[in-house]
Amino acid sequence: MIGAYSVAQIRDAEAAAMRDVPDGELMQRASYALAMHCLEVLRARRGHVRGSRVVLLVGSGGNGGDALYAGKFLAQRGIAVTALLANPDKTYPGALGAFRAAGGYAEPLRGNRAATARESAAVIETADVVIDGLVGLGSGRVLDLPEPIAAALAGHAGIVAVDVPSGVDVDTGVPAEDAIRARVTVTFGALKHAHVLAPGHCGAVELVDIGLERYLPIPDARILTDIDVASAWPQPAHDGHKYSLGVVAIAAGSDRYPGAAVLCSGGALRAKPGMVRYLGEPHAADRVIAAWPEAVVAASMQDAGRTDAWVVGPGIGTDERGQALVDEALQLDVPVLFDADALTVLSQRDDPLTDRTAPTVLTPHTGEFARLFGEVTDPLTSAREAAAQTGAVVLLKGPSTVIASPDGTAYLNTTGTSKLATAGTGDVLSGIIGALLAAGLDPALAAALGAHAHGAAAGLADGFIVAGDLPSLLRTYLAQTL
Ligand SMILES: NC(=O)C1=CN([C@@H]2O[C@H](COP(=O)(O)OP(=O)(O)OC[C@H]3O[C@@H](n4cnc5c(N)ncnc54)[C@H](O)[C@@H]3O)[C@@H](O)[C@H]2O)[C@@H](O)CC1
Ligand SMILES: [K+]
Repeated sequence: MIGAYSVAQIRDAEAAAMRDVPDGELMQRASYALAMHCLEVLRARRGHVRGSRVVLLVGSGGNGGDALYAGKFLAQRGIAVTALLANPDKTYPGALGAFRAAGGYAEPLRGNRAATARESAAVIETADVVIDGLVGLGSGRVLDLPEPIAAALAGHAGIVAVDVPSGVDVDTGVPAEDAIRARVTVTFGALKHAHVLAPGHCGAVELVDIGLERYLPIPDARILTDIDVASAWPQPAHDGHKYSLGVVAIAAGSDRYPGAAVLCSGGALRAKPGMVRYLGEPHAADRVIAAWPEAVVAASMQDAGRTDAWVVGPGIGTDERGQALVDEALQLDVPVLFDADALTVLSQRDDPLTDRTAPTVLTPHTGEFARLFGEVTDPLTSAREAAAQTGAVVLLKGPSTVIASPDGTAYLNTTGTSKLATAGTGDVLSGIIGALLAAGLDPALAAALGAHAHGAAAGLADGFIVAGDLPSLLRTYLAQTL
């Protein structure tokens, strides 16, 4: 498990660390590592470092200080480094002098004249690497750069962001419209939320150790890795039997949408050994059995036999039958995951979860989320508020899926891939999570492990996938990981 920290947590940890280490030491560690990563990008882009040109975008705070000190190290290597100062009257104390002493050249970034902006844009365009040190932990507001400069940055393929791409809100990952899009983001001490929630702006994230670890509190949010999958995924004991890891039942699909039934059952069956029950209309049940003869068809929710968790919703429709399934599932005293059509039905009820005694997991995409709770402001805050309001674990799907639990625990998923942006992948995900719920895992952990494995499985495929590929990809992923 890796921690993702809030700005307030990082600022507290830095303040505590700075009481123990000599003045300026943390920034020296950060900027030296930053310079080393810039050398790597230069080598990747040019094949060598000699004769290359680096431009620094320098803001007034510590982020600009990091950029200037990194520029000092690069200038000492004989690289031509130009600093463009966003606020020439205010730069980080000592940094500009050190940069100039090493042979760096500095000029203002913004001018009142359009010509000045165009000159800065030309300097940016000819740079092999641009170091974005405009704003770091204080980031989030619109940068409001003159148009030629903004255009030069938007078209640059060698931007290295210091700590976080300027203009991206560090706690929510929400980018201002002119936020920097980096090739690499070099961050210090610990990951912050934006590194997971704004992958398109951060590019590759490099975490540098500056000695903050022992000052960090319990992280505000958690990131699972394959190691967590290996240690927490349910695995059969030597004397295990088909019931040992729990039985999941799937109420998905309909005669109109039989595919959802097949996909959801497949996700559940490939997630762990044991038993999967299926409840649905006859044509859908036939299709499930044809695809997965291992599934056991149930007659009704009440007479399904031993069942340790239910998945209700994908492809059930929102008509009377779908509504009846949801209402019946609300009464069950085992964990229930509501997805897709079930979420739409729930959005038509007043406070439907108040009488639930066992855990509930909701897995909306942003549209379903909006129907239930209103528009998403930012994924982490919105998922947390929804979980607190309903008492359910809320998994909000998106490029970076967020899982929030009513007690405030949150997981940020890092395995998301655009390969999953295809019909039916959510049905497989709900089946996987249902299987983990049936095994008795903590519901938020079950949802987070499911999302991690689902994305990681998709990532194993060459090229595009269809949802039906996911169960076998999951099998491969688990074989490699467990
Ligand atoms: N404090 C420490 O110990 C360390 C800090 N480090 C660096 O210092 C950074 C934090 O420094 P600061 O606290 O000075 O904060 P920043 O450098 O992020 O921001 C400083 C200034 O930028 C202004 N600003 C914010 N948004 C702006 C916008 N859109 N346009 C123009 N100006 C804007 C703010 O008003 C503030 O005055 C970190 O992100 C990291 O890069 C690192 O050197 C590691 C050690
Ligand atoms: K930055």
